[in-house]
Amino acid sequence: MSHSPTILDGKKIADQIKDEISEEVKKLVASGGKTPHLAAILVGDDGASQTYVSNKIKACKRVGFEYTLLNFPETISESKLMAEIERINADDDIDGLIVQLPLPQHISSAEVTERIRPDKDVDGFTNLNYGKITSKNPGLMPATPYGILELLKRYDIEIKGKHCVMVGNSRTVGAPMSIIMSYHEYATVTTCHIHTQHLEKHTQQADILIVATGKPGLIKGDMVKEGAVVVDVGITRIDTDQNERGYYLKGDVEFDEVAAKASHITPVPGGVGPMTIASLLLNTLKASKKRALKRKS
Ligand SMILES: NC(=O)C1=CN([C@@H]2O[C@H](COP(=O)(O)OP(=O)(O)OC[C@H]3O[C@@H](n4cnc5c(N)ncnc54)[C@H](OP(=O)(O)O)[C@@H]3O)[C@@H](O)[C@H]2O)C=CC1
Ligand SMILES: Nc1nc(=O)c2c([nH]1)NC[C@@H]1CN(c3ccc(C(=O)N[C@@H](CCC(=O)O)C(=O)O)cc3)C=[N+]21
Repeated sequence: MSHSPTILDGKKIADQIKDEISEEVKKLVASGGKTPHLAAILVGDDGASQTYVSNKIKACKRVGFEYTLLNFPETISESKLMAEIERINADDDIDGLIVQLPLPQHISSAEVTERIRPDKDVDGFTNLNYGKITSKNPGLMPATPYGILELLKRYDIEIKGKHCVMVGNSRTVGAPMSIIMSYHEYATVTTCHIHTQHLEKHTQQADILIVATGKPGLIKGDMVKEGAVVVDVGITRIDTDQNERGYYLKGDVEFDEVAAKASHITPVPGGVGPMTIASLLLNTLKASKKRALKRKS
């Protein structure tokens, strides 16, 4: 039986969150507070990375944050990049720093990420913030998982006691998402990854199915239970000569087939992507307020 699911409109919810942040920034500044300031480092000229970073900068403008974009050539050395991070770490005006991933082969993403001051780590990628996920007083939460959770909450989707199946186990998305869903939200969680056998046996059990693999169209209609809530994190550019841009975007979920069974589903684009950016702004606001308090004390 085919029916229309509720579309989890990440673009719309992200716009609401941005409006809320704008209001707060206005009040903050009117009361003599400091304007939050985000810095972004982009290495190289990968088209998708440029788009994501420019979306982040646009979002900063929209909410009234200050921003600094540093774009370095592909050939920058690791030590030079580290020195730039140290410089931003020490810059008292800057509240948040993101280093867009992936980085070129000759640079260690793990070491670069770890060099960011944890109180400016608005991606939530450092070991300290990662560890604090399972703390009663979390630090800066990883942006994509935090954005997904906020999206589910704003659509009043019940998580407690539900079976959540996470497909993907990356450090930035899948692994922290699994932890948050079980530790904070009391879902019963199954994490699937490249070594999972009979993936469909697991996905078919999901009340909430979250997919972050970067494998376009991996999840087909017959892998999903009737009435499931489906969140598609994947975003891959597929070449085409059918449009001006020369590519279209495809998620990890075969949308039409899965939408015919799901109760709720995120689109690509317009789903998780904008929520990641909204979380980044929320983290930057939080970091900025915390730094302001520290300065006073
Ligand atoms: N919308 C947004 O805001 C964001 C979107 N993304 C997108 O989400 C996707 C995933 O990103 P990310 O987590 O960084 O990617 P990674 O490549 O780091 O991780 C992918 C994960 O999926 C697993 N995997 C790969 N293929 C399969 C398969 N066939 N079956 C089961 N598991 C599989 C991998 O296993 P193994 O570890 O063994 O390789 C790994 O755990 C990408 O398309 C990315 O562009 C990412 C971040 C934010
Ligand atoms: N340090 C770091 N932090 C990240 O948060 C980070 C990263 N590195 N590397 C790559 C992934 C990917 N990611 C996205 C952000 C926005 C959209 C986004 O805005 N998507 C739009 C469409 C974008 C388009 O048109 O291509 C949408 O889904 O509607 C997508 C993906 C953040 N990531």
